[in-house]
Amino acid sequence: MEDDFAAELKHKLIVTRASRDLPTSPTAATVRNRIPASKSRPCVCFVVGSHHAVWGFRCGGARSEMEKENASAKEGSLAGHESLYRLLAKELPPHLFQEVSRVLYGCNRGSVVTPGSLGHDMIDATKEKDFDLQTFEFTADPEQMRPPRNVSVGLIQNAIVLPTTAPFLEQKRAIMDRVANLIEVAAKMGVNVLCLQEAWTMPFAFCTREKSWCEFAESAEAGDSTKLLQGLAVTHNMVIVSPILERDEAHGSTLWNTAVIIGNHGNIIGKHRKNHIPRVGDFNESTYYMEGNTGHPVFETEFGKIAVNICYGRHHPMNWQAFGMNGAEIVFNPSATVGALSEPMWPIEARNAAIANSYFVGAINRVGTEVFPREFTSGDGKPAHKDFGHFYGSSFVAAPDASCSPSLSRCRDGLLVAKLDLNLCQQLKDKWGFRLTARYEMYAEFFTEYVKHGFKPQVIRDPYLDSSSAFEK
Ligand SMILES: NC(=O)NCCC(=O)O
Repeated sequence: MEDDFAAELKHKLIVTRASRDLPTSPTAATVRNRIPASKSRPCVCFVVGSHHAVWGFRCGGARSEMEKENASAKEGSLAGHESLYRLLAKELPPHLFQEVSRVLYGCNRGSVVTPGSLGHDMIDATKEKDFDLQTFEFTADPEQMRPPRNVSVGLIQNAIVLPTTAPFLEQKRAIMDRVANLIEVAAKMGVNVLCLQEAWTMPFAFCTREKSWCEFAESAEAGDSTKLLQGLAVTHNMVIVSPILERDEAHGSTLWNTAVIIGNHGNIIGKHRKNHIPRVGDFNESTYYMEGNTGHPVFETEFGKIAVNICYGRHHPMNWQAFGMNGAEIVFNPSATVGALSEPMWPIEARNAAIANSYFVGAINRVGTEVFPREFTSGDGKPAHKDFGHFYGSSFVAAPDASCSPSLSRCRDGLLVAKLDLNLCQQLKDKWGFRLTARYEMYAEFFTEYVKHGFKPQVIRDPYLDSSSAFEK
């Protein structure tokens, strides 16, 4: 039975949804959108589906509802909360929260994956360095013939540190210092394999189409960022995935969007170049670099078989699938994406890939609003503007058994540490048999036909559609 209050909520929801789009922060003037946890403002909220859009009402305090919504949009928070999970945890009674999180986040061996507790030293570090730190554990069934294959994975999301108007070298150094700091924390947390966000050494300036930003490009083998991470990788016995803007000196100084895989001995295991380049909204990346030419490599490391599906590649199921077919156990998805464009897709795509391909996915998104000196347009009829909108962070880990972690903050830098038992991958393959039932030959035949010039779609037309009396019967 629906009571009056629920009916009122529904009514408000419908009215509110009809009247506006997802919140963005087009005029945010700062590059770091941080709200100290102490400033979260409790309020009663209604959550819309799984797409994380939340409209607040019935809040206490003096600010009007519209003011609060605007403030939240600027901070990047969800009605004052750092993530959907925290909003639900705070606002729902415990028994409802339990049920909702079971359905939203799934179960790993019977339990919802919940954040682990942190030691005092780590809590102090998060306060001192102002970042979100969350830990999770995904277990597998004990096996008789193999020991568990535990590995600790780290995901780092971060805002740029200096304004985009600062000298380039200073911008890059400031980001590198910040990330090196977070890597030190990851090392203390025992991380074995770490992945950074897409083009982590620079602002995501590809919206502008201006070529001066190409100065941030580096050699994958000998650039500043690779050298820094090689040192950290040896010191901390850590494999590090470093997504950068690559300059390929050997091939006419061309640019690529590349992930460099640095081994735990400081060696470069290899690199992978982004397979699918977006041509959507302000993502004008095709002005700078072409589709990658490295295929779907899986890198076999001391801590498991890993691969990298860079950002927009997550919209391409076959991209995910090819990494799986090459044997990946963990696929990272370093990204740079904004709320108004992709937030409804974010919690679904990486999770679906983990399920369909029986591997773990670590999805990472940058955070904050990056404002550029000059206006740009992107042929979408919108007025010229100086920023992409809000990069909504929300990095998370998805498991092959359809469970997933709650996400990191929507508005602050963060480090997510997840302990994974990689045995879960094979256990899920055996349980669901997606590889067994995949019918690869059938699809191979279909795609072979599809790419031919003479391809005709297999459509069987209802003959009634060609009869003039079709709609009279
Ligand atoms: N960096 C990137 O490929 N972004 C495209 C937008 C999206 O895929 O959400």
